[in-house]
Amino acid sequence: MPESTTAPRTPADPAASGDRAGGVPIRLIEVTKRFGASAETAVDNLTMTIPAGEIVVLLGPSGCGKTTTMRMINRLIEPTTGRIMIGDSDAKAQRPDELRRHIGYVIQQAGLFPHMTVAQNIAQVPMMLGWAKQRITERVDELLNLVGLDPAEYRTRYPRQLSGGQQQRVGVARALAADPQVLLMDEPFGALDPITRENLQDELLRLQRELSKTIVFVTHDVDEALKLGDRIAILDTGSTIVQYAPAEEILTNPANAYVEQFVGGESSMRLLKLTPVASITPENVVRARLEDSISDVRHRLTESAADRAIVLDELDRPLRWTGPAELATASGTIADLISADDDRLSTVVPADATLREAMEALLNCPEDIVPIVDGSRAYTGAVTLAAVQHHVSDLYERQKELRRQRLAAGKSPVSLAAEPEDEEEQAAPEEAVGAGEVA
Ligand SMILES: Nc1ncnc2c1ncn2[C@@H]1O[C@H](COP(=O)(O)OP(=O)(O)OP(=O)(O)O)[C@@H](O)[C@H]1O
Repeated sequence: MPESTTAPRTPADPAASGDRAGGVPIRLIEVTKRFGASAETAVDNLTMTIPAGEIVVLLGPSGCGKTTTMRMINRLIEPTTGRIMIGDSDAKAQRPDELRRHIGYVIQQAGLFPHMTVAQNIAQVPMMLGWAKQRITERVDELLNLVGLDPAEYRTRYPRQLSGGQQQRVGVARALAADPQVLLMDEPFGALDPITRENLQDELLRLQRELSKTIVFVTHDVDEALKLGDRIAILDTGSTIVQYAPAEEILTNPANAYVEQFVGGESSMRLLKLTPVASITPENVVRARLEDSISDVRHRLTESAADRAIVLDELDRPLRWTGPAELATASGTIADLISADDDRLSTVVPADATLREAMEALLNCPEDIVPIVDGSRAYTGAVTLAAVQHHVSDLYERQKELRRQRLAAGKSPVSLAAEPEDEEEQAAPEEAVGAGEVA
């Protein structure tokens, strides 16, 4: 039976992001970075908005400028020209070290200080901010709990006494120490094995549901990008945005062959991985109990034009399917046909599963329908192969329609900016800010 540990992400709903309060928007306005006297631009006139409280993933080939873009936000690298706004403030308005105390930064292999304990590592920024000792101690323990490490066991350990995944958790705790509104994560899980990586991705999504930070996340891994990103910016050389859209759009309406190449040839399967089984239209199924009379179930099947009934036990757990053919000549109650001691349906799908997991279950069961169950294994609905197919084709149709509408309005057929209504404004020339120091 497929099991899922975390609820999948629903493809981002731009309207929903307004409800999130945790972070502030970040705007990069005509930002260019040229290193030293190089004629090449590492980042070439990039304009983009990272909406408050969202995870935006920068995805692109090696050397396209992802890290440079990210490091200009916390001024580890100074833009050559252009402006970066964090909330209402120009990043230039603050001293870089001051700015960085309010922007969490997580890098590959955590970057913890080896000679400091876990607690001392996490306490770095609060100490610089002059917090009282007691407050720091409490905050360290709170953060260790938040990232799933027992403070009593881990606070006094040194980084070398931690696994790679645990170091990364401490790295995240350290970045969150002073409760920054913005978190920059540069391939934070890149060096971890696939299982630890998936666990930490799930943890990050859980944390984000609680904290709603504005997160800029750099990765090479398309599955990671699709899973984590409320929006994904697909970048080409010079951080040129080729497409900037939720995963659903990237998969069903790729801007061009370049984006298709990134996503690979399994768009529909990837889409299934992102879509919760709960999001599809429930099958028309009659619920029957052992004590129900067969004539009543037959009547309800006819009334609702359903061709299937699921027989449930006293705790609403599925026993097996029945239908008009089996019930046609029978009389008495369902219990005369089916006993709670009979073999139960062995394949069910948890309600928090993805459509990908539902497909797996459907391909491995004798029926063409599988019950969906909650945490107590009580029946909540059912899914068929046809419904999955229908759902996926609806998603493609919806994107086709959006594309048609955008073209009709004279816009780009794919999303290029976070807030489409801002596209014109963002394209307008902004006053370029003078050259910064070369990092
Ligand atoms: N300090 C530097 N001095 C000179 N050139 C640099 C410097 N840092 C980066 N570059 C160049 O800028 C370009 C963008 O580099 P950047 O590290 O931002 O790319 P990236 O997309 O993050 O790559 P990767 O995925 O490999 O980490 C590259 O051509 C790189 O060689």
